[in-house]
Amino acid sequence: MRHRLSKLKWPVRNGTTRCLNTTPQVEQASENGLEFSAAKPRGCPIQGQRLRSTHAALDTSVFETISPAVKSWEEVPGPKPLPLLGNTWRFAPYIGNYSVEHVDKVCISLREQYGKCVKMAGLLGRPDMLFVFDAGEVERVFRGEDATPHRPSMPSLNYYKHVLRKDFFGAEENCAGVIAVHGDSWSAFRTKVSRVALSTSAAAQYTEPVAQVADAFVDRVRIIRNKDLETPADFLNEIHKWSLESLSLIALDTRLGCFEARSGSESQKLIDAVNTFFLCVGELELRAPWWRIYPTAMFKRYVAALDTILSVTLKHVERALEELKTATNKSLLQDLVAAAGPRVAAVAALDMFLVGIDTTSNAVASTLYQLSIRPSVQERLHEEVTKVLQGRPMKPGDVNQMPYLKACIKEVLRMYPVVIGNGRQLTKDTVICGYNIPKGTQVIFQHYVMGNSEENFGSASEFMPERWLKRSPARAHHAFASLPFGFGKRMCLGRRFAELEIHTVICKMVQAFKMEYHHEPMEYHVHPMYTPNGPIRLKLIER
Ligand code: HEM
Repeated sequence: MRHRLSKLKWPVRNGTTRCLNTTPQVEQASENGLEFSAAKPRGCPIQGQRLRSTHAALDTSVFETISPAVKSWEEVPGPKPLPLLGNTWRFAPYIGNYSVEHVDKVCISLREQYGKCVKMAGLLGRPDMLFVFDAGEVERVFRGEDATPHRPSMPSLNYYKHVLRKDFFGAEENCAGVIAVHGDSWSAFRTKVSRVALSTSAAAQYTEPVAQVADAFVDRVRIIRNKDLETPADFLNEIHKWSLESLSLIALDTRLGCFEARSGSESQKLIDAVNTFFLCVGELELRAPWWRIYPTAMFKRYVAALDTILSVTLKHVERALEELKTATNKSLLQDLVAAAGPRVAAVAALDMFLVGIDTTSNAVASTLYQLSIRPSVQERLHEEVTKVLQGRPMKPGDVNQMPYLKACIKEVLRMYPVVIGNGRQLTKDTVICGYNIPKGTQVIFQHYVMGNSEENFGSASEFMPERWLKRSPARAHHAFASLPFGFGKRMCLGRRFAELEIHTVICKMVQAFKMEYHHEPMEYHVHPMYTPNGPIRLKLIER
């Protein structure tokens, strides 16, 4: 594959700017807005600043010296690996007892069977894993992160970027992006991008255009409803179109025209490619990695999907860059080009497309479904939205006047986090849950299980947005028990945009329709986002 962009000699900018002023630490503290003042973490007797400094001081070696009670890695409980087959067989079709699609249930049963940390050893072709179900320990590991934390994700994408398409991603130093990139290369890239992408003003400047895309989505939904006013079986695909349209506006300063997309069109190809990427990545990650030995059919589909995403993205980046020479309006792309150069802007856009479409669209699908089965929550939300907007278009800052809207999204992401767990590959030996966990282990923080556990949230199985409201009696929970966007130096880079998009489109849907659902309750599955399984047939009645 040849890309014009890969051949271009981008000007390398020295003094990579403003971004360098912000340490990731600062970014993380301000972005997460952790709620220690409101909530005393259970199982942890100290709070706030004291908690932070105490945990920061909890260096592994000190811990080991002062505590002879630290147990060995061998003692960590977990399912026993079989000779030769390890534990990989458990995820294999037909013979395995762990379903990739229902790994949520697998994790719940592992928690019940083995306790707060579970070893999953003997995974062929990949490091051992440790599943952590304890919010206090999650906090401690996150706060102890070093300067370049590894996220144990996507070796197949790593291979794509660093081996198969090395000509493009390796053409300039530290320009491989952030997804499946680690160490200094990740750090250099992330530093260049995060100040621009994570600032509140970066998202705020898109309030009006993102609202226009949401309006277009609402119009589209009106047309595609059937005679019973229900959304069609492929409604999720329509939400993907909205997500792609919104993200292309943000990342590329471009309206792709997704709502008019026909099968075979470029935007539909992009949507399909992102879907294929996500479907394959789950399988390639969890099942035996045969692709490392020979290109399996699934791996070929995966590479073809990535090639499509890359070439479509690059085409638009090139065009957008061309337009920038004469553009007068400010945009993220412009800011990134100015701060870090066009190649960084292009690779950042690509990474955003890889992880920013399905995450957001599945979160919206899930929220719409949850609201449809809860008329009283919907009514309260409608009241809030109507009171704030009073019939006028949305403007920056409006969502800050809508605490219940924000609370509803947090509650959906607590109970049904689209990313059910995320993790780190340990860069040093670390004591977790009283065990000495060796460097190189992949530690997976089980947000889905923790978010749904009574231990962390009172009446955990009840949908209660109130628990996220300030001064609510239901508010007490451990701040690390629900982290849908991750935490720390590697937290979600698109969080601000994701929240803007989700808040806006939910606001518009609630304003436009009374939403109902008249079918069998929907089960969730890991696909690989955690999402309702089956057609989302909502009845949308004009308000
Ligand atoms: C509901 C929507 C989304 C959710 C739940 C979500 C969740 C996450 C999570 C859990 C991580 C890993 C964080 C960690 O390891 O601590 C992540 C990383 C990331 N996300 Fe998101 N995300 C969403 C939307 C987006 C969007 C819209 C974009 C782009 C505009 C985006 C871009 C990224 C990037 C680039 C990373 C990798 C950051 C790094 O490794 O340095 N995400 N996201």
